[in-house]
Amino acid sequence: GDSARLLCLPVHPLWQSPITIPGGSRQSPINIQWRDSVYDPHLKPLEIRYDPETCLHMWNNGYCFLVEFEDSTDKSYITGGPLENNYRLKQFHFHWGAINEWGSEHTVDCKVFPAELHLVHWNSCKFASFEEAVMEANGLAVIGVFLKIGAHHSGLQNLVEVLPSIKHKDTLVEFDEFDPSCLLPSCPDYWTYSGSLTTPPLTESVTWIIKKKPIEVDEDQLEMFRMLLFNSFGDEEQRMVDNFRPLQPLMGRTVRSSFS
Ligand SMILES: COc1cccc(N2C=Cc3cc(S(N)(=O)=O)sc3S2(=O)=O)c1
Ligand SMILES: [Zn+2]
Repeated sequence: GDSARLLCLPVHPLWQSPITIPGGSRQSPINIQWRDSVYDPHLKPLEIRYDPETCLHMWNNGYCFLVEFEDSTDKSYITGGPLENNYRLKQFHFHWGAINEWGSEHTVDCKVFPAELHLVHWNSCKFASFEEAVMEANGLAVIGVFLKIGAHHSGLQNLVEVLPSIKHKDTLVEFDEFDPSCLLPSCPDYWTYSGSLTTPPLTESVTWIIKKKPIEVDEDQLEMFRMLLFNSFGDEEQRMVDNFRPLQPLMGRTVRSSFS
């Protein structure tokens, strides 16, 4: 907005708002410098329990496409890892680039991936609803998974083939019986740090859990992400690409690893 321009803060073309919030001390995404991460032997294995029946629908919100889950009970949740409580699955979505040279939000030793998956969960032990948890420290836990170009991903194909029906902003399609654990790498290793949402409201309420190993998807599958549009039906066509936030300063934070 104008205040950002007055403060000469860089304004990201996508949001017309500052890309770092004034006073933000734990913003995301960040570059994970492998050698600076600290192995924490007290970190437990992450426990992931997803029930495919909780899958509701897929929709285009004008920034990315997301799959939302029924979160009125603890049917799909994660626990363990760096988490003190159960965190219920609310939605997952992706960030990607116009070409395979960039697209991810987090980077590892400054390496950028073509895309990144985010599985968004909220602390159902401490908060009554997702909306409440979003605004509170330790309210959310987001698992980040890097995507790289390689073999065809059969689980992802179930999402890809539905994308044409949500080409435009604010279109929605029923989507059920999908188990998002098929999108997780088999390797249990992860990094974890305290950060924020990477799109407005940018609240500093996220425990990030970034998987060390990427998953492989093929060129055609990623190309299908790029056929989506930012705009509503009838408006000028704007391909949905480059929907990632620039890297944010570490501000003295420590990134812990679950592996040595
Ligand atoms: C204010 O309550 C609400 C209501 C509905 C959605 C949201 N969200 C906004 C941004 C946002 C960004 C995420 S990312 N890229 O860091 O994983 S996750 C997420 S969200 O919590 O779903 C917040
Ligand atoms: Zn995201």
